[in-house]
Amino acid sequence: MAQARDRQLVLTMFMVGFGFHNDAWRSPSSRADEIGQLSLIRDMAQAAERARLDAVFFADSYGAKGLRDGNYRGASLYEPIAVMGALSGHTDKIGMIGTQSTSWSEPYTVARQFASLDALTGGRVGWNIVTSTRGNENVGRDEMPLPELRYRRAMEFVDVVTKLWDTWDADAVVDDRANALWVDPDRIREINHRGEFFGVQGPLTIPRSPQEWPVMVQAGQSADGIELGSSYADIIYAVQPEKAAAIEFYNMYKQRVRDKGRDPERVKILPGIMPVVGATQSEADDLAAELADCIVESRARDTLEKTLDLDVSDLEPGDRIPQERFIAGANRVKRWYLFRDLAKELTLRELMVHVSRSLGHRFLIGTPASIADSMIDWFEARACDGYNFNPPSVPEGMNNMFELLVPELQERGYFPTDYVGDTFRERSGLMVSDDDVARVRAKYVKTKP
Ligand SMILES: Cc1cc2nc3c(=O)[nH]c(=O)nc-3n(C[C@H](O)[C@H](O)[C@H](O)COP(=O)(O)O)c2cc1C
Repeated sequence: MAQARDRQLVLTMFMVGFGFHNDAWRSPSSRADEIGQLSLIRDMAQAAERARLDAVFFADSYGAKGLRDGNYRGASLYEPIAVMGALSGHTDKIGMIGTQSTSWSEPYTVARQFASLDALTGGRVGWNIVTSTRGNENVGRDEMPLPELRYRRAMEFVDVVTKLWDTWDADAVVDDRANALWVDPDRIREINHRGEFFGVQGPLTIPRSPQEWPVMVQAGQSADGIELGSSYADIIYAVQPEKAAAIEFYNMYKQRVRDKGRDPERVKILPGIMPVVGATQSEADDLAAELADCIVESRARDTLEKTLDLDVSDLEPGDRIPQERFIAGANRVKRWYLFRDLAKELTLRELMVHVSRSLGHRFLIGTPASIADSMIDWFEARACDGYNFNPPSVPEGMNNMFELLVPELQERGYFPTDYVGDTFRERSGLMVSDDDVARVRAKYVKTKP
């Protein structure tokens, strides 16, 4: 085994019980009958913990529109706060990142939920901050607020939450039984926040977190999203299928973090990746082919048409999409151009598989050695600080990642073989500095307005 390197990968996993590959749940070996139950998610979290992953990640959406169309992958069958509470007693060391929306909740509620979970888990919790792109119909709103408004609210929301997490000093609980004083009232502060969206006095009802405050995660790629993430987040999730673009994004992001007076080494950029791993290349190819066969063609066509904004109803699976159907424009995202170029080489079926497989995230089909080579190549080139694994299928594709690929990364010294440190922040190099605390405290209004 190689000596552990100074800079190591941070690895998390998207907890999608259906498998991330579209329709992978149809595979005979899936545990689709247990989705929504504790047994499946517990086994996934424990497998991730045995592999020494930094954290498991629970996405969330505020609606069930995709479910009725058969788009299950993004369905939110596990509410993140509830599931993290349930898993706190079934895991010991692994971090748990849960999504909560700043558009559909209140900062005092979110601050309490994560502070309480952090206390229950001994400092293992993270918050994925999202502004939500849907869900208005379930909170009595006729329209979705525009992104600019959502992010303005999110900035103030996170500002309030971080101030609330700082309202108790670490030594506020004195447990002085002789003098009948459990908590020293002078070591708990109000924040007296009054802003555009929120009025919150504080303090919080819960003592300071064992890791100062929960880890913060953000995945926004727009200018407003990057402003929020670079101001507050410890982990940045991203969709980056190409190395050169990933390096550019990485450098830009770290500079933005530096500009905010924060330490860029303590902000980890983790693009999504789907490793389809086999002990040999042909085993990996077989697994990829088996998962591709799970795809329901009518839905894959639909997904492709929506993603590329064109009509393929007249084409056979073996046809190529004529290039003239791709009409470029200012509203086209990077992924659209990527698929347009791939369409020159791939048949309609191959392209449908490509889009369905990983939603634009990078995927690799190979042996532990070949996939580790590629992951390390990006890491060494500073295209990323680690990865968010999208498990191709559950349990098979997930177990191959943990039993074949992670040991290969450990063998080469790029990933720890055991947990070191007491909290998620310590284990993943995300410690809060004195400067970070001072920055939050500078925002307090000392007296009631
Ligand atoms: C890995 C990853 C996970 C995400 N998880 C969620 C989620 O759970 N809920 C959600 O509403 N949005 C989620 N998003 C969407 C982002 O929060 C964000 O809205 C999106 O990347 C677009 O960026 P923008 O909001 O800056 O335009 C996720 C994005 C990525 C890349």
